[in-house]
Amino acid sequence: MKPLIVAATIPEIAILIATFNLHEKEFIHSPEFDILITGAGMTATAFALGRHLSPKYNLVLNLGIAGSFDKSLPLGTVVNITTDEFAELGAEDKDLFISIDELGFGKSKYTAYNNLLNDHITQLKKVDGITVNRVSGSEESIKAITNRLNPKTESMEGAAVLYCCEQTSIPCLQIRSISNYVEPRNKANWNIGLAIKNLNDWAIGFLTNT
Ligand SMILES: O=C(O)c1cccc(C(=O)CC[C@H]2O[C@@H](n3cnc4c(=O)[nH]cnc43)[C@H](O)[C@@H]2O)c1
Repeated sequence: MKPLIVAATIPEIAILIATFNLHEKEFIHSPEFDILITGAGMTATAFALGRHLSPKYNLVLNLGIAGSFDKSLPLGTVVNITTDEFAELGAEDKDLFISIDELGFGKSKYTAYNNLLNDHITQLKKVDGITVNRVSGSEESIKAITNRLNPKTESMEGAAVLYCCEQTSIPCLQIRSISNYVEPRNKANWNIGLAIKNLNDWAIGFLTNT
């Protein structure tokens, strides 16, 4: 039994891959853990996990960067996203949004179930996230999603990972580092380098228990 580390893109975990002297590719075997690079977005993530998830894994560790709705969270903060929601799954009724739950044919919100209590995890702030196909980037859409779901973070994969883990009853942990605030798009304000550095430092500490 070993963990499966899941990330959308190689750059997000390149420091970790180099630290363990592994070679960058889509699926990496190592004695202590395996690594799956899914590609960005829910569809790519669900497809890749559908191919690779199996009972040989005792934990899925989803690593990545994320946007934060909360501007009091400094860029580079590493957070534990314990619940995640498919924010766009449902129907529009003029100005109203009807969730898949309210429509009666699905579930939009998932929890990252695990029984891990080690210091690396407990030191992290626990937050509720949403998962989207389109990065929120207008005052109007940000206000609407904040009023409806009041999320702390936004990514493009999280809820898909939690969904796959619930379907297969495999414990799950979603750890992301804040690269940007969710605001009208301005990539100059993002700090992807800091977020990736802090994310990888956390992950290396967790995997080596140092
Ligand atoms: O431009 C780069 O150097 C670079 C390096 C590594 C990764 C990226 C990405 O753009 C990763 C995309 C990934 O990031 C997540 N993300 C980050 N911020 C947000 C957001 O505000 N809303 C939604 N998703 C966000 C997302 O999970 C993407 O898969 C670039």
